[in-house]
Amino acid sequence: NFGTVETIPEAFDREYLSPVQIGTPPQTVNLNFDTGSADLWVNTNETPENQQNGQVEYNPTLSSTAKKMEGATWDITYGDGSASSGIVYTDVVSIGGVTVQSQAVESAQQVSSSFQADAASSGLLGLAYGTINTVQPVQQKTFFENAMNDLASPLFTVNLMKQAAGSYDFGYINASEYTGEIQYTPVDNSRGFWGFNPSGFQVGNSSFNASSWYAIADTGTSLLLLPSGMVDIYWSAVSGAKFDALQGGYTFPCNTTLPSFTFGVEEYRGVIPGHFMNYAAITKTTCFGGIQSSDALGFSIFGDVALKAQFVVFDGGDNTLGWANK
Ligand SMILES: Cc1nn(C)c(C)c1CC(=O)Nc1ccccn1
Repeated sequence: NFGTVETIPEAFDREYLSPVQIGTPPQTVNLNFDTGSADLWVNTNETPENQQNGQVEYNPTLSSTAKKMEGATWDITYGDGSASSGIVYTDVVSIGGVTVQSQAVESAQQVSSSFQADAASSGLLGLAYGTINTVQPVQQKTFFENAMNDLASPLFTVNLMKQAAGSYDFGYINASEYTGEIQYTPVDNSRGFWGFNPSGFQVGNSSFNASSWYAIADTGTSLLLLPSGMVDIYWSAVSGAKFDALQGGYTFPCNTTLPSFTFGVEEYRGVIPGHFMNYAAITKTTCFGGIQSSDALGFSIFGDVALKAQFVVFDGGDNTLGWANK
């Protein structure tokens, strides 16, 4: 069993949305696949109207296979302060032809402002480890964990693109989606994330700085968040770049040519083109950087700015991450 689903970028590649079928007959909602969390939650008929902005809903009362998980609740707060909570159903969930017969589908009875404003996204589909799923009293598995044993290979791959359609593949590796060899590295899943140890970094064509630290591969985070020492070195190479406390990060003159950023994974070198580090224009002339500090988080996050330059294998069989350029 295997399948593939497209993933479409929103503005600035802020997030990527993929169609998911829930229930019988199938109801299609576009969800933000998030390798940094483990809850599958969705706007439903139970989400207050004043907390929505036109989002497509899943309505369990219209699904013959929906079952309420009696007494179950969920409540999640993300690192950026956004939050949601509610009750739980199980239902049939299909992604790209891969079907889980009884998947915990978390119905949002409360969503915070950033989710209310995001009209295109009906919710999140967590792809981190189920050890950080928030359902109580009985913690639930992710779609991938439920599907894994039926997949040809116990893995999914992520191929995000800059302002173009990419894909999530389940159960197989499509050799046409990357170049060179895939570099596998062990995952530290002790905190429920797809954690790994980068081996260093390089700005443009300057020398490689060997360094080992902890980072997570997180499709649900837009930026590349790294230790401030590295971030300062990167932006010191960009004329006119400055840390702007009001904007909460480094900004730079939009017409500047940006150097590439290369990260190491063991001997592998992942290359992020310079223009990927222009996240968004703040004014006509001032742009916000795609590389920012992770110092306030306590760990680094390889978010979409980095992932959209790579083909990444999330292997739940041997708990490894595979990295390749494309
Ligand atoms: C951990 C963290 N701290 N800070 C400042 C950020 C941005 C994060 C990552 C984060 O919040 N990701 C996220 C947000 C909403 C939905 C899914 N993922």
